[in-house]
Amino acid sequence: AQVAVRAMSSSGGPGSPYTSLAISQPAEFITHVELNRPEKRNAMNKAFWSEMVDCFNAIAGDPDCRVVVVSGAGKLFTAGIDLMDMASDVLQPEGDDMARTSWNMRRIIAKYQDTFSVIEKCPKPVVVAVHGACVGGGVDLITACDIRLCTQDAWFQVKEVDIGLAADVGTLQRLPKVIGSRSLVNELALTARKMYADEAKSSGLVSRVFADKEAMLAGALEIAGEIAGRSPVAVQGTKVNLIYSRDHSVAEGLDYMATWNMSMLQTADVMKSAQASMEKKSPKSIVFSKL
Ligand SMILES: CC/C=C\C=C\CC(=O)SCCNC(=O)CCNC(=O)[C@H](O)C(C)(C)COP(=O)(O)OP(=O)(O)OC[C@H]1O[C@@H](n2cnc3c(N)ncnc32)[C@H](O)[C@@H]1OP(=O)(O)O
Repeated sequence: AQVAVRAMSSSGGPGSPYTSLAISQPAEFITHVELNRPEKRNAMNKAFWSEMVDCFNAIAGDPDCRVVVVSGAGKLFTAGIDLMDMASDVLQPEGDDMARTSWNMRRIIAKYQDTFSVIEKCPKPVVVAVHGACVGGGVDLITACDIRLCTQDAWFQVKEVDIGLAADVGTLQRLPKVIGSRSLVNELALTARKMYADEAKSSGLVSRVFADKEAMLAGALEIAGEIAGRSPVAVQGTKVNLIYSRDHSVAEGLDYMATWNMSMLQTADVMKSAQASMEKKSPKSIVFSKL
């Protein structure tokens, strides 16, 4: 996995294993994943749905990556699922009868769900930076990320009802956990109305709004740098436990945490970090072993 991530540095061109993504390493321990079909508004084609899984599995196993930034190339973040590919892939499951066709359809949907669940399962935090439109599958994608940023011109649309389907790859499950207001989630999902940057901020969908894409990417890299400079044992344990706690009771979360830290506290990172803190040094001055 590590080799795959290294090999794909500065990809998007010849030698890259990906056709829909461009991967680079803008700073030490930071991986930048760019949705890279700008001429098609980064619509999520067949290649994208499987390349994201390969890419994030590689990142999960790469000790030289501690944090990921995701953004979109060109005019906007993403136009959602590629409507041209959708007809041939999602809408034509094979099978000799209804049971077998349905079974195959279920398998296809589960595969599409994996494309974004892999982001959540990756222990490295993922910062997503949205400019312009974030439509349909784009909302599914960003709700699986850990930190969401956008530009002032960004808009978000749970577009699925407009194309005749109930969103099935994460938005309906994750958006209610991201935004406090159930009523707002219902309104967005049932009407497909656009939500603009200011409302995205006030509702809690994004934590910061930037004037433009350049400022946003600089901001994303700054946040990523703060994360990358801290103990990977602490950071990855924090992500895993935050997600576990979101889906369990407080008692279950505390139990899981105790089991987690009974081993993870036995790390040199605690002593190194505590010492730096006593000496009023930044954790970023510490050299942590790779994880
Ligand atoms: C199992 C199911 C899993 C997932 C399901 C997900 C559901 C969804 O994602 S629903 C959302 C589907 N997306 C849409 O309905 C958006 C369609 N696109 C647009 O509305 C607009 O393109 C835009 C995003 C508002 C951007 O507009 P603009 O900047 O004016 O670009 P265009 O001129 O419209 O497009 C340029 C170029 O890109 C192609 N394109 C855009 N969106 C898609 C798309 N979703 N699928 C395929 N292709 C797309 C468009 O056709 C143009 O191509 P040309 O070859 O240049 O004509």
